[in-house]
Amino acid sequence: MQQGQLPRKRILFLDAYDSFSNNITSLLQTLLHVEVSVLHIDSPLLFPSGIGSTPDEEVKSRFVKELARYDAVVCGPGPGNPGNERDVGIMRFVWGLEEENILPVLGICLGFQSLVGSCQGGQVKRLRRGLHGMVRTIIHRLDTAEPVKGDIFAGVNEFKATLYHSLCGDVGQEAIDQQKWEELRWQPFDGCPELMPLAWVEEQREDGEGFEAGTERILMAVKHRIKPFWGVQYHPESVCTEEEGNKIIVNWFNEALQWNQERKRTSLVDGHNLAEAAIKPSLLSQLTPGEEPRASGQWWEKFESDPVLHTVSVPLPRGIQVPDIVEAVDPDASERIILDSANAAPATSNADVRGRYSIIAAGIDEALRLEYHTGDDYATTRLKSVGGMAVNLSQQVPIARYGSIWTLIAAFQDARHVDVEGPETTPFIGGFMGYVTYEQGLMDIGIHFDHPRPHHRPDVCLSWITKSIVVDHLAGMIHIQHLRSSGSEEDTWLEKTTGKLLALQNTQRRSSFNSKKDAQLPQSPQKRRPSRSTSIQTPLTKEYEDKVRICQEYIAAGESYELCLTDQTTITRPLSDNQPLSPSNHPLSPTSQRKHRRLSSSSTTISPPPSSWSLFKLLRTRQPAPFASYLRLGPATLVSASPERFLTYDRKGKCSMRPMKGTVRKSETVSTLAQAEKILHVPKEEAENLMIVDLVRHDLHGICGAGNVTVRDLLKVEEYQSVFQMITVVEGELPSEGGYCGLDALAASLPPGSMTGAPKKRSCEILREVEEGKERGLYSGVVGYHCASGRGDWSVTIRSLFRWDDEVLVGGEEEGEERREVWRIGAGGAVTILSTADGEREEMFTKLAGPLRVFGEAC
Ligand SMILES: C=C(O[C@@H]1C=C(C(=O)O)C=C[C@H]1O)C(=O)O
Ligand SMILES: NC(=O)CC[C@H](N)C(=O)O
Repeated sequence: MQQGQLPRKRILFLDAYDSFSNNITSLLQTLLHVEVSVLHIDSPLLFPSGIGSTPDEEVKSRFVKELARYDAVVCGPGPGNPGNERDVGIMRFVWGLEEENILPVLGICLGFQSLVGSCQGGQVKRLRRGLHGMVRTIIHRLDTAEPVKGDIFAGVNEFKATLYHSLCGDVGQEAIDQQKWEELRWQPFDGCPELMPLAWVEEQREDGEGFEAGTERILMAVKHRIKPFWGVQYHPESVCTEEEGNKIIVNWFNEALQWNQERKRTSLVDGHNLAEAAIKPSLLSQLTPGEEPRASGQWWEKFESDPVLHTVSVPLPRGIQVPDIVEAVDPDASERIILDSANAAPATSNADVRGRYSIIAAGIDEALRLEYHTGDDYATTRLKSVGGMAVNLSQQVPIARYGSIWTLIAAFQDARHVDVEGPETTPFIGGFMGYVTYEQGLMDIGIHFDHPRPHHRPDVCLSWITKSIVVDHLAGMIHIQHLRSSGSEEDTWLEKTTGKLLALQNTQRRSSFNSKKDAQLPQSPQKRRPSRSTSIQTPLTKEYEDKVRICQEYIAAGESYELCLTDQTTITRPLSDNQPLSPSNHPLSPTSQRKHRRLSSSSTTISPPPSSWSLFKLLRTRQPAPFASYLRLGPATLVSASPERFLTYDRKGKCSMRPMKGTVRKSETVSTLAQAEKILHVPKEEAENLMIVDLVRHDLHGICGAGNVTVRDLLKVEEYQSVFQMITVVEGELPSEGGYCGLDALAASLPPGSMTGAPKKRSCEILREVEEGKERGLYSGVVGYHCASGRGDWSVTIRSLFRWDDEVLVGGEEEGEERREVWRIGAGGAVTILSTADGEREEMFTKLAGPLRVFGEAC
């Protein structure tokens, strides 16, 4: 604080686990220039024995002491019903504070409903149909001769705001006669005399499905007649709420300060401080000072330190594809990571979005690997070989020394940070590459497993790649890069690899492994007979549709605004890749005992089915995608045709996310962008996207801080190989002080919001139940890199197939005790209150079709 400046006013935000909370704290800070602290509604600091078990008196006395520090309180939105203690927690004590402890409060959505429900006669009921992501004109007293004291809408022009609710305040409005409505709607109602209505939405219900057609009167804002309490039902912080609405927040705070002044109420500077800052501390700042975690002298801590980049660039030969380069350079590698802009060449795609670079990891056997099984208190570092000699080192690293797996990853990279001066020629020079599962994301948002997991697979699997090949499809160049410790001996990899790539120019489309099988890849897929048996178990139509309806019931009850429901298809077939398998393979799992649809069978053994690499090559030509990838890493194999970027960040801390929501399949009737736009620019689809946009803004605000997140390209329709997708670009700027890096944004945003729905935490809990506890695994997780330069890029793992090495079934008599591998394809879509069960089922099957087809074509 500068001398002479008044201390900032302070607001306490009560966070009910909404996915929009950080947008509100950002709005408050930027509009009101206040300091905002955040307290979760069930904070253990208030409820040491948990909600429901801590005596009210104990909670209240702590809370009152905390409240004394603030000038005002904002009760936030959230899932659930204000009638449930678990949903509102500490909020319910705010409205009943004793006279001497009372302070000004603004309730937003759930907070507003909690206020209405706390007043005499006020109730909360279900809307005739939920309004999530819907933008409506807020009706308030525009011109009034007699201003009403405390009307925070005074002087505000008409504006539109976003709604996210299934429930609404009931003050007896439906009982008012239509003739008298215009006049009476601004007076307290007999049934709820303490509240003065300040705003309404009058919703035309036309379809009359399950409810009366006609106008539904939805209470949008109130003020308490005696106490300094206000509330709004709409979401002032949404990107689609018009700026005019900001005046209401300013008016509220002026009223709040005036109330404090009249009462001579001042806030205490010292005293209790249970709340947290509105921005998360950076990962690196959480490393305990003094206990320098890098200093323990373990082999892996010294690994590849002090790196220097060596690069050779050669032209990309015409007609050469990423797989050709992989096959030419590293034909025998047992592990691979390839991030492939498979639709980069105009010849292969007429898509709007083309990746520019493809990144190929080399020498993974000699790369240090960091693995973490979610829930463990240690991570494992592994190193297979050094200088061509097997060493098979592995060590468990206690997570407690760092704080979390993310802090360990951040510390490891930070110790090997390479400053790139000037403009970059490649996005990646070396660093971590790998995957993170959906289940790690769940853990990151505080959802724990109810029972022990039946496997011990890594949920985070990242290799520290020092040898890489970056293909720049636009510039037509290949960059061969080696990030070598400054003191290490020169090796010949750069030279050899350059030689191999130059040779490619002369021998176009050479293929040094799997060549026979590749030659067999079908020109005309339908004609090809599968060589070995493959069984496919897709989700059942009726079950999936039932699940859509269950999701909608949760939404109608106010538990969620949007749920990204998914299901898995399993494909089993004889083992293909020649990979080491653990001897204690899983017994026949329940899935395998269910009836599998036999794609085809042939009793005589001919040859193993096409390898995962062949599947990848097929998928990337059938469905070229900007974020395609192929991973053979640890026990996982992934073949992905993802069109969706999750998060990218540059080395200066600029982050960009690209949530996708709204999908339409290409067909004869929908073949042009204009046709797709017509279908996708409708309230249902736009609302689906908007909800995730606001959620992603919240995720980024939590790490970038107030005012540092913007939205670009809102609701843009893009063309892909087989679908049109609606996307939005959300950008954020990481704070330049405090040790923030891109990993902070990654760790704060998992699991990807486009795969969960909103609000994220409650929606994930519901989805786990509806999806019958099935792990999503790699699907719904992310794949990408965190470069030594601090840059990063991660895609959402969708439109993909994956398998685990340890998931092997031993067939029955029919299969001759054959060992079979299990592939999984996840697919799904966002369910909202406007979804139809068959529409959602069709969307899921559309997304499944592309990845599934490769088995039919390649087997
Ligand atoms: C769930 C999937 O896709 C997600 C859901 C989308 C939607 O609901 O429109 C679009 C893209 C993805 O974020 C999937 O591909 O399986
Ligand atoms: N956004 C919210 O706070 C929603 C409140 C409540 N759960 C509802 O759906 O109505």
